[in-house]
Amino acid sequence: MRVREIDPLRYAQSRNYGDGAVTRLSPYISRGVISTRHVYEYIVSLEISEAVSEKLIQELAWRDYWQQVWIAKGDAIHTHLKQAQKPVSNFQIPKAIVEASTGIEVVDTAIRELYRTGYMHNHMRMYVAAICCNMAHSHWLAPAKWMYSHLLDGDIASNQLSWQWVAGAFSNNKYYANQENINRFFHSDQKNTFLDVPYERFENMETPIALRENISLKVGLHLPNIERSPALVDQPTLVYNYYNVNPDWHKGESFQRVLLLEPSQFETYPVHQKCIDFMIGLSENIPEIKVFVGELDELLVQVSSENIIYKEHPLNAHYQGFQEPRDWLSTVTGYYPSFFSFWKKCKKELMK
Ligand SMILES: Cc1cc2nc3c(=O)[nH]c(=O)nc-3n(C[C@H](O)[C@H](O)[C@H](O)COP(=O)(O)OP(=O)(O)OC[C@H]3O[C@@H](n4cnc5c(N)ncnc54)[C@H](O)[C@@H]3O)c2cc1C
Repeated sequence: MRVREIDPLRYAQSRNYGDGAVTRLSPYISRGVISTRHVYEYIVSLEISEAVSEKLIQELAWRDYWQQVWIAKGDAIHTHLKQAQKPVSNFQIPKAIVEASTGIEVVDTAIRELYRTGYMHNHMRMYVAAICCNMAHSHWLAPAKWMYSHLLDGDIASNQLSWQWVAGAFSNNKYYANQENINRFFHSDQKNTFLDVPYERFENMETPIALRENISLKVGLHLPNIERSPALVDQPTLVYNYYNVNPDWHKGESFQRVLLLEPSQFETYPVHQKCIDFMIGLSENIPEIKVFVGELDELLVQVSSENIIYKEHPLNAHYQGFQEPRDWLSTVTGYYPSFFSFWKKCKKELMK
């Protein structure tokens, strides 16, 4: 399993590089297969020095941080949390981003790779977000939805809050990267692009010609039509969903197991077929799981709420039944206005 392949030392030295030793665990964490706590416990079991393990543990804390912000702020995360993004010229997405034709070679390659594999490196996500929001002046929400729809690790909190962070809507400054930075971290040597400028030029720069055309997001989603409405029994039932396909949840215990895919959720947060296929593939590790495509109300026609058991998650706020907690990295909860105030508290508990 991937967890045993992680190398905290190489991670700390190279995570910002396109070919760095990143873990690629996020698709499994986002789909609830493993928790940040599980990864943390593995790192602790390596008995390496804290100086070596801290970077990776800190990154795991970022995920918990965004989740805690989501829990605390609820739907407010879909608007700016600190200040409005400025300037905004459109609520679409640059055509050149969607078509992978920005002219920044490694960015275009990474977008094509995102379409093919459903993964994009963190630093590249920041470059793409900076191009959309801070150069093309697209409001962050539409391009965030575009990226989410392609990521196997799509996670509303990590996604939308990171986009806000880059756009200066959940941070004090916008994030910019120039060609020199991209060349350094992605081993390219491009020159004379619209990003080949000193940093002081960015603030008042006109939108480059390559980014002036914008388009609306289109996602053609097909939920599985197998077992759309399987016959269910009114008995204790574990309800799985897009954010929880954990094969170890009550493993070996006798429960009816249902993967609930609510069309309304995917209309609000559309994803591409490869993301559905990935999640369905993961769910196949859960013996006798039944896929139920429908709303919770339709499930409740067959299984009474007293028999429903589910895991806590902001997208499950409308669920009825018995809610079980998620595994967290630490016991630190609640809203912290900055990651580092949150991390300071986590660190006391995690790095003793
Ligand atoms: C614009 C933008 C959009 C993003 N959208 C998503 C998203 O939809 N889903 C998602 O899971 N992550 C998102 N991230 C965060 C981050 O890019 C990914 O978690 C990371 O790239 C996943 O790859 P990895 O597992 O190889 O990460 P590693 O670098 O190996 O990190 C290990 C784990 O730490 C956590 N982590 C690392 N960096 C971050 C971060 N910046 N924020 C939150 N958690 C982090 C993840 O759980 C990750 O699996 C986004 C970041 C940006 C800048």
